[in-house]
Amino acid sequence: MGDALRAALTAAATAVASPAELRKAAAAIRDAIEPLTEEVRSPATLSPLDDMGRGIRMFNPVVGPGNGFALPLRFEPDGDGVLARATLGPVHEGPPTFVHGGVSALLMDQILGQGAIVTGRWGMTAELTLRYRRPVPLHTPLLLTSRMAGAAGRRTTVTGAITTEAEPEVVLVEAMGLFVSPSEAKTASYFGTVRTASGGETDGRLGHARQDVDAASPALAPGPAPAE
Ligand SMILES: CCCCCCCCCCCCCCCC(=O)SCCNC(=O)CCNC(=O)[C@H](O)C(C)(C)COP(=O)(O)OP(=O)(O)OC[C@H]1O[C@@H](n2cnc3c(N)ncnc32)[C@H](O)[C@@H]1OP(=O)(O)O
Repeated sequence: MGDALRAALTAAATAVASPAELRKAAAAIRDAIEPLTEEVRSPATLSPLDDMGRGIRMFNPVVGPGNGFALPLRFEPDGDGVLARATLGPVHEGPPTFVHGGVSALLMDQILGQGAIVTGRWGMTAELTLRYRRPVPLHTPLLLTSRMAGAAGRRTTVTGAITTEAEPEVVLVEAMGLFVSPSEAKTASYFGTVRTASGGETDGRLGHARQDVDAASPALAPGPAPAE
């Protein structure tokens, strides 16, 4: 389904078609999704395809295979950090032929967070700083990298970059993220009502979740909660 959605978004952004052809395609899409809207999960219920413990979020907009906007990004170990390879297309366009700056920020937020997770730490984004040094080209194999730069208490600082695969020494975007592991009280207030698809409680503290980061796994596998 995610692949079909990605194909639909790309087709919509690139098709040279008459209004009649577009209306026909739109009607077919509406007909196809209509049965899927009859019974839907509540916002605080995880998808049955999600597995927080293994870091699988099927509809995450960066790493979720089921999300039509997601590439989806896949992470690989890179020394003590993480890297991802990506080639962006017309649905990610900002200035003609270049990546939208907000899309670069979205991707870096996720990979910087993953750079914390692979060290056994995790947190919510408290700060995200990007320096756009050169435009990021579409249709070009890119490298996204991240590595933990510092940790103190519940705070983890991670730095990263976007380059092309062809010229990894030329930094297009520099990024820095501060990830703060929420206090127990905040975790309970934010996520206390979240339930698994079968109605079970999730491990809101995430402290027991398994760190599971390899080429096959998506993101968000939280490591043990850092000490106060
Ligand atoms: C189902 C079960 C659960 C699921 C679990 C979800 C898992 C995770 C999924 C990840 C998904 C990834 C996807 C991308 C990552 C997002 O998209 S996360 C979403 C975007 N980010 C947010 O919404 C965060 C909003 N901010 C907040 O809620 C709160 O400010 C925070 C970040 C949780 C911190 O709150 P807190 O726990 O009360 O922390 P607090 O005691 O205020 O501060 C702790 C320390 O951090 C420092 N700090 C806090 N905020 C800042 C800041 N903005 N700047 C500088 N320092 C700061 C404080 O100064 C303090 O330092 P020390 O005094 O210890 O030296």
